[in-house]
Amino acid sequence: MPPLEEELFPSTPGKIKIDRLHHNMMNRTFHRCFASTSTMFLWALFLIALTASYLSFQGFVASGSRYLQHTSSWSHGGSIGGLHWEKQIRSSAQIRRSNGLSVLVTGAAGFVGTHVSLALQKRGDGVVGIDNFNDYYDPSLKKARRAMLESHRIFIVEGDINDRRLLAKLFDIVAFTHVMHLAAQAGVRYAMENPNSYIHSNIAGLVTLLEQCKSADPQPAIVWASSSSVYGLNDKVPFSEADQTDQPASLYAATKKAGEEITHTYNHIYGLSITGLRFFTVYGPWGRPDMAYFSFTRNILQGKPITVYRGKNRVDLARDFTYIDDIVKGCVASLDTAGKSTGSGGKKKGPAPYRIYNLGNTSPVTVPALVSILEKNLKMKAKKNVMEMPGNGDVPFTHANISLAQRELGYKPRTDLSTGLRKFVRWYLSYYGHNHDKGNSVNL
Ligand SMILES: O=C(O)[C@H]1O[C@H](OP(=O)(O)OP(=O)(O)OC[C@H]2O[C@@H](n3ccc(=O)[nH]c3=O)[C@H](O)[C@@H]2O)[C@H](O)[C@@H](O)[C@H]1O
Repeated sequence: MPPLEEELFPSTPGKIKIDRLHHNMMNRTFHRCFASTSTMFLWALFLIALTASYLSFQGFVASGSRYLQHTSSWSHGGSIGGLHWEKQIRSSAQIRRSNGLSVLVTGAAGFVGTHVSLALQKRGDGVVGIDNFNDYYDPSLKKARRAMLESHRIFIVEGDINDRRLLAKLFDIVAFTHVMHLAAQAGVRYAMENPNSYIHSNIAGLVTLLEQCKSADPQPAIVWASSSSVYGLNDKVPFSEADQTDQPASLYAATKKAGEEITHTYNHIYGLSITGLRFFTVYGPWGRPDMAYFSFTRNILQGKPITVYRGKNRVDLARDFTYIDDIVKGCVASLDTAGKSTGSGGKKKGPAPYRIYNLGNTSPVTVPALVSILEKNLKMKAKKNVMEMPGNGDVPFTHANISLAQRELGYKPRTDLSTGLRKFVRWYLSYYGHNHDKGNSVNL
């Protein structure tokens, strides 16, 4: 039991009173003081705790938004770069035959990319697509191609080949044996309108992809789309791989030619296995709306005029139009015969194959003849405006010598232009109907 106040102090009443008073005052002050100090202390503690939790909340928000930023560029159709996303990639990459390939197809929602992805998946290879779904032409067509591929359990990652973190992530998830590189800014004449898009996709994007492939372990073999346009103003026919290709007529052609040189460098320094395919004016179902056969079909059906270019001295332009199924066979044969890359983790261990092939049809057809075939199939007459070819990148003709591809890939085109256009028109009418109401946004 604590002593009473009187027991603690001598009994001098006045003084005691005073002392007691003083003591009581001191005591009360001390208690008040102590009470307010402890309150302050508690307040301080409370504030510190508040600040700490605020800061950690900020950190959480920041890391959360970093996560969202990180994953949003990988999102597609609601799925994001999380576990579900990775699961879709793994499942799409599943190989279902012995000695099957595991292929990353860039530009998988594009015309050739869609067909090649499907062909690979159908024979049991693992396929993962990547596509940036840009609006060079109606993206709804790209989305329809994606839907078609998804119905065959092929997953397309929505992203750009310039996104090196995304590429690294994809290679973390899947040890791709091959890359079928078809993502590109296509179109010869559009290069005058938007030159930088060609640098972005065909140069910078290619280098970003090669950088990833060279440091992958194992390194994949790469098959990629070059172009007949690299022959440029070459007038020696038919065009063969041994010909000079140093007179490009368009920026598109120049970027494809640069791609051939760039891939050569990566083959030489890092031991990447490279196969470049020079495609000759590929056409067919699910094709590109910016190409002549496609836009002519749309305009003829809508009763709108078409512009038919003509060369100097009233000479008709001609192309070695090549049907998509033949091109797909050439791509698949290139993947199957591609030798291995020899390097790993960025170090070359020995020489690797570097190949270039023409994939053409070997029988050029003039543009007016193409129009006649379309008129026959559509049972309608075209309203033709014939004008001299503007100097915007076009070349007067293309004609492939395919003996090298024949010998080494077993490549043999089987579809003539009449047969191929008949199949294209059948697809076109089933997809768009007669009025092309889904694709009116395409302007040429
Ligand atoms: O092999 C390639 O490497 C390239 O093939 C393709 O280019 P091109 O052969 O130029 O095809 P495309 O545009 O269909 O014109 C065909 C013909 O129609 C003429 N043409 C064109 C448009 C028009 O309005 N009028 C016309 O007469 C035109 O003058 C030409 O004579 C791809 O687009 C390209 O991405 C690339 O892959």
